[in-house]
Amino acid sequence: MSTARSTTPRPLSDTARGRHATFTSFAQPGLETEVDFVVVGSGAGGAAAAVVLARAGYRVAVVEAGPWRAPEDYPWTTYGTIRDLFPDWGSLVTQSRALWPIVQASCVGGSTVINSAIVVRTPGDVFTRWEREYGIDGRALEARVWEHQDRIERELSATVVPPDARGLLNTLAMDAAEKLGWSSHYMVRYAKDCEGAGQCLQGCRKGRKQSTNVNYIPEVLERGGYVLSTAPVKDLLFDGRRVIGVTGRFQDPETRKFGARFTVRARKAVFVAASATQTPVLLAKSGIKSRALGTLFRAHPGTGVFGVYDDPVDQNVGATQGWASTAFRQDPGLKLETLAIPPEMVAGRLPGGGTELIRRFREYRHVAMWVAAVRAESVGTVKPSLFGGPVVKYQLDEADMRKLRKGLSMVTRMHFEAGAREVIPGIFGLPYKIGPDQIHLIDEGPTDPRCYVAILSHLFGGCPMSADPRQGVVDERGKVHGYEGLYVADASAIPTTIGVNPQHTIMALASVWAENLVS
Ligand SMILES: Cc1cc2nc3c(=O)[nH]c(=O)nc-3n(C[C@H](O)[C@H](O)[C@H](O)COP(=O)(O)OP(=O)(O)OC[C@H]3O[C@@H](n4cnc5c(N)ncnc54)[C@H](O)[C@@H]3O)c2cc1C
Repeated sequence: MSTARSTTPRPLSDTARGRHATFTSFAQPGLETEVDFVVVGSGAGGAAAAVVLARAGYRVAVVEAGPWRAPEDYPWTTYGTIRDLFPDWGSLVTQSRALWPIVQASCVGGSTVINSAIVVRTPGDVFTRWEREYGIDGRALEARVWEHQDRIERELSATVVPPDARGLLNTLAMDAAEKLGWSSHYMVRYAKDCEGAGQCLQGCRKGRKQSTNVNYIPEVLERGGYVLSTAPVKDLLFDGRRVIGVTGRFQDPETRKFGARFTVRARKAVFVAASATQTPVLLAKSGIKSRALGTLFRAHPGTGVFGVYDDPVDQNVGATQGWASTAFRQDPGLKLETLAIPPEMVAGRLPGGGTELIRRFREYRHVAMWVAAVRAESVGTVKPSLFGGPVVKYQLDEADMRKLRKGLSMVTRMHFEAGAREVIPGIFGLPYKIGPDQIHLIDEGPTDPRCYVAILSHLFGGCPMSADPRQGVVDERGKVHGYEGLYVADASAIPTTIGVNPQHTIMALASVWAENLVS
């Protein structure tokens, strides 16, 4: 049975391979080492910071909680992905009236391994807002973020989904948007020669998606750095108010039991990039004092509807996500996208059981899912639970729920424009299927979050950036207020939602903050 083993992917030189330490057995000896910089987490933020530091000639250790899997070793199934590449079987949900799943990965490459690799530049108004509300020098940051985004686009092969990989899921959406006169586009993604295998969310077994485990993290090793995988950091190490390293114990990726201790000391600084849910918790558990810690947690919650077409759509043939519209980012505050979910997840979204479910599932080849993600203004908190994991309290307010409802009504309209016979709205209280003359049922639908099966995958805040230490955990250099040698370089530092997919922004911000320490 394939389980969560930790391997070192090929191709890597033998010396680089020797600098990857991972759980091997409960009898393995402890590990102690010293480097210039420690980076906690190897996802979008951590990998981007680590490679900038390594290219400047520093010795960097990337310490990652999850296992390192090569693309050809990714699990085939959604179940396997959740078991092997997600933290705690993907069990983190919002603590609110609605228990919405918070989707993240825990493996070398972080959530970039299971995401759709969509690339969107940080819109200029985001920096203006950070300047106005958080005292950041927005103009200076904007120029540097865009400069790094140029570089990252080149290095990670940011390209428009090629025509052969679009599939009907995406071309139907483009046709519908054109008919409605809505501005939209085929997506740009970090993918080299995408074949449209429809497997982004399980990890691209073809190795086409440019997640950070196949580029920046191997580069850090080749440049003389270290990677510790299956190595969850438990505590930061201090010398007074200076952070001087990290410690924890290797974890068996199968049993999740802990083994030998590791301690990695940092001569210069520690960057924490463990994600918007984990970084605030690690800082809090390590004793960092900040009244803003765990505050301003935000997200772009999203969900979708299925259009049912007479002819097969085969939504898993073609890019998982290949079409989008950002025309409604400001008003009402939405992003519309296509999203092919695997058959097992489609089955989970269809109400009913037994023969009724089988009957409904027979239409699988004929359904296409289009989604709306809300640029939400609602705010929540992330705090450590008694057992050490994150507790996320977050719920969309009435205004944001109306935006979500509006988005679902808009993608429903698109489906009918594209020729769908019916739409499955998936909203509690509405009929299983609606026709073109029933879109008003969605417009008038409930605003109770419990009536919607939404998820959170774009996360922000928890260690927000602000010039004011009472409002933010980090300053505009990513440095934790009141401490030396401690930086945050992930989504947790972003104080607002941005209304577009966040990976490009996170990578560029992390790069800017790493670059500050090398120049
Ligand atoms: C299904 C899905 C699809 C998405 N699609 C897109 C998309 O197409 N485009 C886009 O821009 N964004 C997308 N996103 C969002 C994007 O992937 C995230 O915003 C981004 O990866 C977050 O970067 P990060 O560095 O904050 O965290 P992550 O990338 O999640 O990395 C955090 C890493 O830190 C590790 N870690 C946590 N705790 C510890 C610890 N104590 N010690 C050591 N390591 C630790 C984790 O295991 C993880 O590997 C998607 C997300 C999901 C879940």
